This record gives sequence, C-alpha cells and structure tokens, in this order.
Amino acid sequence: MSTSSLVLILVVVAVVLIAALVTGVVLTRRRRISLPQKEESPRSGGYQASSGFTLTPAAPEASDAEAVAAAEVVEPVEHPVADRTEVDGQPGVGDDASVPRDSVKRGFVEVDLPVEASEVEEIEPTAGRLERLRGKLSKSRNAFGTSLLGLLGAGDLDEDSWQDVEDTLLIADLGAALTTEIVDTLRSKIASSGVRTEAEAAALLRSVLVDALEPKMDRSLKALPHAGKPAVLLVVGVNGVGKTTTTGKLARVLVADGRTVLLGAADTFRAAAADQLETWGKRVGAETVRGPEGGDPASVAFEAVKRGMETGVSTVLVDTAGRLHTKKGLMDELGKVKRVVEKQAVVDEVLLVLDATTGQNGLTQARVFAEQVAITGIVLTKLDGTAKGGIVFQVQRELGVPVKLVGLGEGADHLAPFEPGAFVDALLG
Ligand SMILES: Nc1nc2c(ncn2[C@@H]2O[C@H](COP(=O)(O)OP(=O)(O)OP(=O)(O)O)[C@@H](O)[C@H]2O)c(=O)[nH]1
Repeated sequence: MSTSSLVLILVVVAVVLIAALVTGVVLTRRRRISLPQKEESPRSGGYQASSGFTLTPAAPEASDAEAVAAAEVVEPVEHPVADRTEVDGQPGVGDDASVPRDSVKRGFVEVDLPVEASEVEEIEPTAGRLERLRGKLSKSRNAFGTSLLGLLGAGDLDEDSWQDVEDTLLIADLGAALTTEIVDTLRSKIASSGVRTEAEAAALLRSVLVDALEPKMDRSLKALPHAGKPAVLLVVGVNGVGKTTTTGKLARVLVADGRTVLLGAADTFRAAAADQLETWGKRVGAETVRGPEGGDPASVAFEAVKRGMETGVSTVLVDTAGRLHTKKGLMDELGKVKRVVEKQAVVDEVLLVLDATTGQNGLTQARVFAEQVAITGIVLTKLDGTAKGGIVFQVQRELGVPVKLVGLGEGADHLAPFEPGAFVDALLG
C-alpha cells in the first residue's frame, strides 16, 4: 500500500470518528433536555424529605391543624438588608451575608437553674380575701340584702312590710329568735331616729346586723407554736361538709404567712381522704402523716403531732373522720383523738366545719359536736352555694363560738377569715 493510500485511509477514519463523536454529544444533550422536569412541591415553604416527612418549625402550643396550616402558608423571610456588610455590591455568603463579621460573638452565658423541679404552688395573698371574694356571696346578697334594703328604704313601713322583713330574715336562715330580736331593734331605731332616706336605712341595717354578729368575739386562729411546740388544730365535722378541703386551704393560708405545716390524715375511714390531704400537702410543700386504711385515727393523730414536734413545724393540722358506723362511734373516736393528742401537746383549736347549704341540719350537727368536744371556732363552708348566708348569725349565737373562717368556693384559695363588717357589706352589696 502506497503512502498516499495510507494517509487517505487515516483521514477517512478520523472523519468517521469525529462525526460519531459529534453525533453522540448531540444525542446526549437532547436526552438530557428531554428529561421530565421534577414537579415543584406544593409545600414549597417547607422541606419535603424524600421519604415523605414534612419538617416544619416546632410549635408546641399549636394544634395539629394549626401546624399544618403553618406549614402551608410560610411567609418569605425578610432579608435584613440594613445589616449587610457587603456595601460594594458583592454577594454575601449564607448567614455571613447578614451578620457583620466583626460583631461581638456570643459566649457562654451562666443561667441559674432551679435546684429541683417543684410542684409547690403560688398562693393568693391572704389579706383582704373576704373583700375579694365578696362576689361569691351574690346568692345571699340577692335574697337578703337586696330585698331588705328594698323594704326598709321604701319609707314608712306598715305591718305587712315588717312581716316581709321578718320573712326575709327567716328565709335567710337567721332563726326565729334572732329574727325577732333584729326586727325589734330595727323598729325601735327607725322610730327613734326617723330614717328617711335609703342611705340612712342601709346604714342602720348595717349597724344592727354587724352588732348581731358580735364583732368583739375573738376570731384569731390559734395556729402559732408556743412553748417550743407546734400549735395543734383539729378539724372536725360530719362527712362531706368540706373538712379535708378546709384543712388543705388552711395549710395554704399558713404557708403563705411563712409558717411550716404538717398534716395528719386521721380520717382513716374514707380511703381517698388521706390521698386527698396528701395532695393538698404536696401543693404547699407540707408533709402528711397517714396511717393504714381503717387504722386507729387517734394513733395517726398522735404520730402526726410527734412528727411535727420532731421536725419543728409551726402547726400540725389534723383532719378527722366525718363518718363512722354510728354517731356514738364517731363522737367517742373524736374524744379519743383529742385525749391522745393531749398526751404530748396542747390542742389549740377544735374547728367545727359546717356546710352552710344544709341550714338547720348544720345547727343540729353543731350541737352534737359541741357536747362532745369543746369547739373553739366554726368554719362555715359552701357559702358561695347558698342564699342562706344568715346561718352565720344563728350558728354563732347558738353555740356562743365565733365563726372564724368561711369557705367561698372550691378554689384552693377560696377560704377567708370571717370579718362581721366585711361580711355584712358583702351581703348588702
Ligand atoms: N362550693 C364549695 N364547695 C366546697 C367548699 N368547701 C368544700 N367544698 C367541696 O365539698 C366537697 C366535700 O369536701 P371534702 O373536703 O371532701 O369533705 P369532707 O368533710 O372531708 O368529707 P369526708 O372526708 O367524706 O368526711 C368537695 O367537693 C369540696 O370541693 C366551699 O367553700 N364551697
């Protein structure tokens, strides 16, 4: 083969190779262009992971529906142009684009962590509670204050009107004797002083009612330690009147006042009572001493006081049983609890809890309890649920024992000290 033939063959092969190369490149480009474009995700604001997870910013408080809505409507992030360092028109890179490079970097910051997680709650201030809770007496106010003021403010009262005044007091549970006394006082004062305006009638009514509540009675709660020992308070009453609740609320009052409290769950008759009391205790950081279900209440009370002396608390509150198989059994038990506690400390208060909604029944209970133990104070609960706030007057008069506390609701801080003036003001609106 001549040299020229060889050159010709090489040229032909080279041309064929170049043609094949060009064709391949063109085909490859065409194939790439014809690839179907990936559909844009409808949730362009979020990041759709290939496995189907949609990651959105956490919003713990948002409901699922709100979270989905938030993922679908995402506002474009505004670029903080003012912060940009590149004033020369050069693009920034990532986050650096908006953060000056010479800005002070955040170092470690010391943060005080709570020593341990605590369930102890905030307690409402105890001062002025009756004032703040006066709205809770609205039922009694409507039935009592509003109608009495309406009658007395109407000017000269005839016999029928005086009969209405008497009926109103009786319906409000003031009792026959006290009602007669109050009506007689009102009649003679109105006759002698010649009340003419509604304001004068209101002032007169207020002073007569406050007097009937014997404002000079000592209503202080004997709950402070003495002779190096804690004060001991027994909380007594029949079942369901609100003993456990009152004990818990009282613990809060004491803790809010800076005292330390220990609770004795001597209601061993009702299984849940000790649990209920313990929960109240935990809420204020107070220890609860309890015994076995059906155990001896006097022994629990004894142990509670012993423990209270050992730990040096200011006050031991003992919640007693409200129900036993017989009334005699209950009363004997109560006497025993008191005697046993007195072996090591003085019982400073025996607080009788009465449910204001039970009216005359409460009074009967009070008499039975008073025969057994020396009651030192009355707690009238559920005054928020009754129009018969007048029971306060009667129970105090009957027993000669001051109402010291009033329960005005199921809320943990719905226990108020009883103050005759503030109470009458709340009743009269
Ligand atoms: N509305 C209202 N409810 C109250 C008040 N005091 C207590 N209660 C409710 O009365 C119910 C009975 O209260 P408890 O404290 O369990 O009564 P208890 O006397 O200890 O009952 P026993 O353990 O069965 O003897 C609960 O539902 C309380 O929330 C109050 O002042 N107002």
